[in-house]
Amino acid sequence: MELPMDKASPRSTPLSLPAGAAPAVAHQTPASLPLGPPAAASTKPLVASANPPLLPVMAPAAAPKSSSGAVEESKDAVEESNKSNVLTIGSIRSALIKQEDTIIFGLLERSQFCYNPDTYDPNASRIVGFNGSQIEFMVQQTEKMHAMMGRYKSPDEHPFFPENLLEAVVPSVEYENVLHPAAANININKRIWDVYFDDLLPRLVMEGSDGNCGSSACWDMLILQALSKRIHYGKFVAEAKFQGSPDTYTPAIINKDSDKLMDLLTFTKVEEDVRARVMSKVMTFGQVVSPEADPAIETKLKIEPELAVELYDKWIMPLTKEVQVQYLLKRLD
Ligand SMILES: O=C(O)C(=O)C[C@]1(C(=O)O)C=C[C@@H](O)C=C1
Repeated sequence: MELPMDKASPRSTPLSLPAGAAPAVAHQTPASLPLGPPAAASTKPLVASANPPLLPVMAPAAAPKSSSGAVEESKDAVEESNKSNVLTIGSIRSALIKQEDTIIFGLLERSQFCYNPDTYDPNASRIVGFNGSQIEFMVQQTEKMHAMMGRYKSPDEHPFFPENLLEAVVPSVEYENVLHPAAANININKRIWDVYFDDLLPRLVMEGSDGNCGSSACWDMLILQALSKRIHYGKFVAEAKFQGSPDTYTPAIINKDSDKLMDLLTFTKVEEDVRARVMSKVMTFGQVVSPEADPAIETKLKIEPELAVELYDKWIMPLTKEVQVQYLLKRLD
């Protein structure tokens, strides 16, 4: 996407994929603008009823095979018990898998452009009547408009600038929220914002300016929204785990034992699968396809797969777990 105010062409400096590395995942088109619940949701996401909620109801993902220990047994119990619930851990994991595509496509798109520091410099924005950077302006104004369309009434949506929202102008949708009411106060978007701009973005793009500040801000915003949605899905993951095995989680919740909760909700094998799948998706979606290229020799990649894997490993999964802990600590209030 190039905006009218943007100037230069996007860069094309692909990275290489080892010869013979086989694409493992079918291409899927990312959601354009993650406004409101995903396709399956219709107007009533997240309902604990016979109607399918936002989270498509599917067979749970393969359970991690635990060899020993009460903690591992209780994790198996969560997954077994969840098979009979609408809010299943398997259906939530399926939603997380789809969201990977949106995040990865966003990274691929943003990587076309240079860093473009003016996008983030409040002194460079020169927007009349606004004291802030271009990215702040874009996210704040977009959120205002999306709030008018009711976006942040949905329990799976979280604004970055909650203090600036406008009232909804569309008829309100009744969400049969499966979450504990305390979920409404959990919003870690400030952390997500900092991680994205401090740690991820400088490593994703080339230094310097290419004039495409508007496009850079657009993709930044889409990635931020996708990251926020994915990470705050931790609330639903935690609820499904709690519903699947309340006796397992209750003592740690009562004792406010965050470390124990973190231990209980961590599934090492699932995390390994996430890493492997993200690697595979970047190697598939990120290929530069050109008629001249000989696939037997090398395939070009738009971003380093390891960077996306690291994003998941260091930030997305830990922050999703952090949301889960915050939610569970309040689950019995
Ligand atoms: O699938 C789960 O059980 C989750 O809690 C989600 C998630 C993730 O962020 O992908 C986080 C923690 C688990 O250790 C595994 C995966």
